[in-house]
Parts: sequence; C-alpha cells; structure tokens
Amino acid sequence: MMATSGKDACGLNGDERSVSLNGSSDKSHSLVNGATTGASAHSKLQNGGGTAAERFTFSPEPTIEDIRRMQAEFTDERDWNQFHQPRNLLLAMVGEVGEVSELFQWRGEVAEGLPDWTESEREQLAQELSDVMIYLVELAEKCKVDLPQAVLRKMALNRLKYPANKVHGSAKKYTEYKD
Ligand SMILES: Nc1ccn([C@H]2C[C@H](O)[C@@H](COP(=O)(O)OP(=O)(O)OP(=O)(O)O)O2)c(=O)n1
Repeated sequence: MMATSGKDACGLNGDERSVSLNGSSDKSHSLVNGATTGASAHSKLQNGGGTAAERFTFSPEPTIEDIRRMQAEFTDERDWNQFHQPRNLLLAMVGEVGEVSELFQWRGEVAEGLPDWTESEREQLAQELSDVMIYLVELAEKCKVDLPQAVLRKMALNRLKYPANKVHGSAKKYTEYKD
C-alpha cells in the first residue's frame, strides 16, 4: 500500500525526499508556485491555456534507454529477474497506476499544475508516476519492444488518424468522423 502520511515507505519525510532529487523538482515548483500567485496566473495553467513558451518541459536525461539500463542493473544486483516476467511486471505496473489514482481520488477535477496540492503530495505523485514508468520500461524490455521507436511509430499513426485540420478543437474518437 502507498504511504499516506508525511512519511513514505522508506521513512523519509517530504523534506528529506526533496533533498535527493538533484534539483529536478525546482522547475515544477516555479511553475506551480506561479499558479498560486493569482487568479490570472492560475487560469493560464488550466488545461490548454498555456502558450508553448510557458509549457512545462522535462529534463533531457535520463533517456528511456538510461532508465531501462538502470532498472536492469537494479534487478541484476538483487537477483530479481527470476520474478520480473512480463505478466508480473504488468501487474506491478497496474498496481502502481492504482497508487497514482489513489492520489487523485475524491478530489474532483484537478487543475493543471496541481495548485492546491502540498509539496508532500506532489512528491508522492512524482514517486508513483516514476514507479509506473520504471515498470513500463522494464515490461517493454522484457517483451522486446523498442519503446522509444514504438512511440515514434505510434505518434505517426496518431497523426494520420487525427489530421489536425479535421479534428481541431474536437475530442471525438476517430471512429465518430464520417467523411
Ligand atoms: N520486485 C520489485 C520490487 C520493487 N521494485 C522497484 C520498482 C518500483 O519503482 C519500486 C516499487 O517498490 P514497492 O513495491 O515497494 O512499491 P512502492 O515504492 O510504491 O511502495 P508502497 O507500495 O509502499 O507505496 O521498486 C522492483 O523493481 N521490483
């Protein structure tokens, strides 16, 4: 089960955890803090409201291949590959998706930037999303899916299925378009 108090499963509190993040959370803090400074800043961060210049971006590293390699090292060091077959990894990933859901449940709609969330809640979310990503990457590895290239192929398909000039501003599924 997910830790729900200020301490996580390793016994770290929010402050201790943020020390180990190498500044990667600073960027999100500044964006998020912007959202709490006033109504206009807040509304700008609603879904779809930000310009490209304001958009939150990730650090370039680690790459997906870096994550695959680091997780492979982690499991090798523990002799855990015996447990990490595809189905087990899938179930572990779905369990972690459940933990992400738990953080959102009963809150109603949540605005982009999570303006009402505490630092501890944000850090919990970062950890649970990371768990999902780690298991997803390892699942892809164990299924021999080259995930970065597969994502490129899928995005190309998505662009074909949803031509921008046809679907602009509409959330309809492609099967609903009749032309
Ligand atoms: N057999 C395992 C167990 C853990 N992990 C790694 C991958 C995940 O990133 C993380 C998952 O650890 P936990 O199962 O302890 O789950 P949580 O970190 O979510 O802890 P909790 O369930 O207490 O929130 O550790 C792994 O690779 N293989």
